Amino acid sequence: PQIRQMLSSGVCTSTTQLPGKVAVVTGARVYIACRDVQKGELVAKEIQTMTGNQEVLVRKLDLADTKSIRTFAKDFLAEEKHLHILINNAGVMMCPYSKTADGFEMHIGVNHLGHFLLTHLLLEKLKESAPSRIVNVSSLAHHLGRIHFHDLQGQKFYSAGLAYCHSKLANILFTRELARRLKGSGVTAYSLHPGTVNSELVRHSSFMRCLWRLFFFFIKTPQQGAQTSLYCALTEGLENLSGNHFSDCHVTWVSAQARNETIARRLWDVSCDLLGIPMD
Ligand SMILES: NC(=O)C1=CN([C@@H]2O[C@H](COP(=O)(O)OP(=O)(O)OC[C@H]3O[C@@H](n4cnc5c(N)ncnc54)[C@H](OP(=O)(O)O)[C@@H]3O)[C@@H](O)[C@H]2O)C=CC1
Ligand SMILES: CC1=C(/C=C/C(C)=C/C=C/C(C)=C/C=O)C(C)(C)CCC1
Repeated sequence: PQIRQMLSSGVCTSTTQLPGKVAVVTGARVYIACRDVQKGELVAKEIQTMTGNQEVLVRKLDLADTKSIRTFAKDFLAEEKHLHILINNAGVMMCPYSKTADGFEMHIGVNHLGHFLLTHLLLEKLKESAPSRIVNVSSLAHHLGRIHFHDLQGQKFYSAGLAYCHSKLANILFTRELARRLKGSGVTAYSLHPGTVNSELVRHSSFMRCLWRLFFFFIKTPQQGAQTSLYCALTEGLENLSGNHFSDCHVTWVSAQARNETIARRLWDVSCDLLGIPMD
């Protein structure tokens, strides 16, 4: 029980209420922005029943297709006056080499570039709605990541495990650069490791699926895994920690690569270039 408690710690104790506020969570809840609308509707019904909140909306968003991201953002911007919280949560891990609709390697394409474009398209709305927050779900796995600018799409060398780590490092570099650029705007950005969570993330690896089943008792439940995301999205007075990385509802350290400002700036420029976004 002690090991279990140690591995499952961190509880968001914020009592912040959100009347009249709008939040988008990719791959999860509230404006549920997901690629499988039927699955999303089932989750929305569950949340509505559990919370009594009928304002749980489901919208199609495939982060592996920039057209889908642009359509989601366009419709959202037409529909909503405000956006206070954007949680970039969706992710894929250890998929066999594959490409997004736009030809990006799947991990960097979905986990980093998809969220980069989504954030870019919603940024004006977030600024207009300030104070507002962007929460990027990264991972402890970023420690093994490197940004190989000469082979960002893994065409020369591909390891499914490392590709995931690289994309999670990109999440942190993106967060730090975003926080730097947004200073003074009222929009703040945070990255986090949710813990080791019992979820479908391990679907592409039979080894990881076995490990997850074997250690089922020790790993976090999805509810426990959501705590640090909630903490970053809701806790009052977190603004001066913009750009930081969190784990178990505390600021935690990141790798030397993740702290490298030159890499962060270059990744920003390369991402803009790949997505056809004007650089500023
Ligand atoms: N579980 C863990 O131990 C850890 C998880 N994380 C991070 O937590 C986040 C959440 O993952 P977790 O809940 O564990 O994993 P899951 O696989 O259970 O959830 C990931 C979600 O992302 C969605 N998704 C995947 N690809 C796309 C896409 N192209 N467009 C839109 N949505 C997509 C999935 O949709 P669908 O339901 O349709 O498949 C799913 O809802 C990820 O960013 C992951 O990297 C970090 C560290 C550890
Ligand atoms: C060694 C060990 C574990 C393995 C942890 C692993 C392998 C974590 C992987 C995390 C990943 C893949 C994060 C994704 O971003 C458990 C199961 C906690 C049980 C206790 C001992």
